[in-house]
Amino acid sequence: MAKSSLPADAASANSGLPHGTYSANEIRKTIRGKRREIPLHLQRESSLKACDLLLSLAIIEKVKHVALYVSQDGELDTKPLIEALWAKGIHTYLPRLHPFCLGQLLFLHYHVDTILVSNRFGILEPKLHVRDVMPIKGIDVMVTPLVAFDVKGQRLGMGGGYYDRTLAHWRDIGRPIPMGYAHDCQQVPHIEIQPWDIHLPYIVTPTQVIAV
Ligand SMILES: Nc1nc2c(c(=O)[nH]1)N(C=O)[C@@H](CNc1ccc(C(=O)N[C@@H](CCC(=O)O)C(=O)O)cc1)CN2
Ligand SMILES: Nc1ncnc2c1ncn2[C@@H]1O[C@H](COP(=O)(O)OP(=O)(O)OP(=O)(O)O)[C@@H](O)[C@H]1O
Repeated sequence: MAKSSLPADAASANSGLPHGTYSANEIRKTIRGKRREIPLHLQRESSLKACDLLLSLAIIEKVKHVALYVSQDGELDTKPLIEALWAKGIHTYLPRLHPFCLGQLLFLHYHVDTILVSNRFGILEPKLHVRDVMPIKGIDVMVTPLVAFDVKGQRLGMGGGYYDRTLAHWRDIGRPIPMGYAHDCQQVPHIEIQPWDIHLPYIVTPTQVIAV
């Protein structure tokens, strides 16, 4: 199991995790707990601030197709962002677990008529319609959920490897550009990466944009 050490000087970075060395699963448990404790009014305020920050990025000016996710488990709420993208005429896409390929995601167009159903993790995902399927390379920006991140753009997810697989080859053609979207309390001083982990060139929180 990978260990992520937290240097003393940064020990109380936004996550507030005390100084120490933590396994990926320990970080997941702690940060998911913190995320869930965020009161509803702060969740709402944070989602609006992060939405504004993301939309202010220069790279968003030219995008036509953006993938997001349906928030759960205290994740930064994507709803205001989805509505703002729709208002700009930008197409949005949501992941669903692939019906045949274990560990893979399929991205489907998310529109006003989309029916959302719960998957086996209890996460809402679009009902499968072949006409809605979008190839990964057709997406300009992929807003990814995450459990923890660090200042270098390293990401720790839920542990399924779904986004690492989805984004494994994005640099070959330069799209979709991965963009982490998270609460500030999900920042930890250091995440020890594994060879398959995808680095995030952008992370947007309610108060900052990390671009590396
Ligand atoms: N909102 C959202 N959608 C997403 C993700 C995400 O992180 N957030 N994913 C990011 O990859 C994918 C789903 N990945 C997941 C990977 C592992 C677990 C998991 O272990 N969940 C349970 C325990 C298992 C169970 O109930 O059977 C848990 O909550 O502890 C959940 C989702 C696709 N959709
Ligand atoms: N590109 C890949 N090809 C094959 N297996 C992969 C790939 N990326 C990750 N995996 C496998 O997925 C498993 C989970 O990886 P990891 O713990 O990094 O997931 P995560 O990034 O936390 O999850 P997620 O992306 O779903 O939020 C690992 O055992 C890893 O071997």
